[in-house]
Amino acid sequence: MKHWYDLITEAQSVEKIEEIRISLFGKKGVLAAEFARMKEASDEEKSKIAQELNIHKTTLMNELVQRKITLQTQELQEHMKSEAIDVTMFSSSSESGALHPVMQTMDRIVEYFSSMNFTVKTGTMVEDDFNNFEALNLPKYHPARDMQDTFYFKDEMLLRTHTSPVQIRTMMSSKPPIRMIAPGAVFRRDYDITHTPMFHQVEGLLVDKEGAVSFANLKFILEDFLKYMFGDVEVRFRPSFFPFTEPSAEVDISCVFCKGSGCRVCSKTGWLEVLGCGIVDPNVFEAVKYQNVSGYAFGLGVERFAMLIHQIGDLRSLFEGDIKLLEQFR
Ligand SMILES: Cc1ccc(OCc2nc(C(=O)N[C@H]3CCS(=O)(=O)C3)cs2)cc1
Repeated sequence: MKHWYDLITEAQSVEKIEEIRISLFGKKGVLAAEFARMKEASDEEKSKIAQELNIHKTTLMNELVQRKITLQTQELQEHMKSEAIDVTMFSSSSESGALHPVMQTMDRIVEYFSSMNFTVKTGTMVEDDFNNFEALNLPKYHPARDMQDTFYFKDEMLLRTHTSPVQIRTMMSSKPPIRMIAPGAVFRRDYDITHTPMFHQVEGLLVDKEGAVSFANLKFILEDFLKYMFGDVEVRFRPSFFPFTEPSAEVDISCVFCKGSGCRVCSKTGWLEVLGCGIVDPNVFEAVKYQNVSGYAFGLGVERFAMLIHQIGDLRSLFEGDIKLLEQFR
């Protein structure tokens, strides 16, 4: 029997222990054979042998169990060690996220006007006819209201076509003076290389006492803003028309690509139109029941700024989620 104890002590795996267990305790095992052999012995021999065999049986079983537990513990420790992860290991591959270039541009625009003490206001994307059109001196049947430009729901609710309703709602709910910008998503039924059904705008509005706000104030802040956004560019104001401002102007910067000598991007003019502005039309103040006030307003498309700053040719590429393109703006 001695060599069986050695076999158990020397066993190096749980499988080996299992083999020994079957050899010892199986139906055709060593102990079964010994008990069978005992039958041929004399009576007084039998009880002695039986006693011995039972002691061996119990001891061998205990040895097997102990050795199996030791081996299982070792195997588990080795397994844990092989799977251990060194959490302190430096990983250079962790990719960090980044803001979309349009949002980076919007943040930069908001930063400028916040630094000039303009309050940032936001509003709902679903708007009504009054706040989106009527109050902005856009009477019924004005072309801008047409279905080809505006997404309508039923009962004259619509997706706002600009962020102007935020300024209207602000004037309806607070007294002058007002210094605010309204950044946000706007929606127009339009889709080509420079227009998408949804895009982002930042509009600004400054309202103060009658005579306190002049076109000169507007020129200063827009020139300062555009130099902040595009660096050392020339700024040009061209007379224009918008129903909600009078006088109105469209504002150009010297082409950021050809520095004004003329190229494909600026259609050889040397100038790029970037925003519109003007002195708020009295009809707008009438709609919100403001009296004895004056003010200026401006509006810009954020995607247009992002395309000029990041030199992106096709606006649609900004909305395709192409990681190869977006990765460049990390
Ligand atoms: C109460 C109120 C009064 C006046 C306002 O005037 C906002 C203005 N927007 C523009 C303008 O040119 N906007 C365009 C720029 C590019 S765009 O995103 O296509 C729209 C000129 S003045 C707004 C609110």
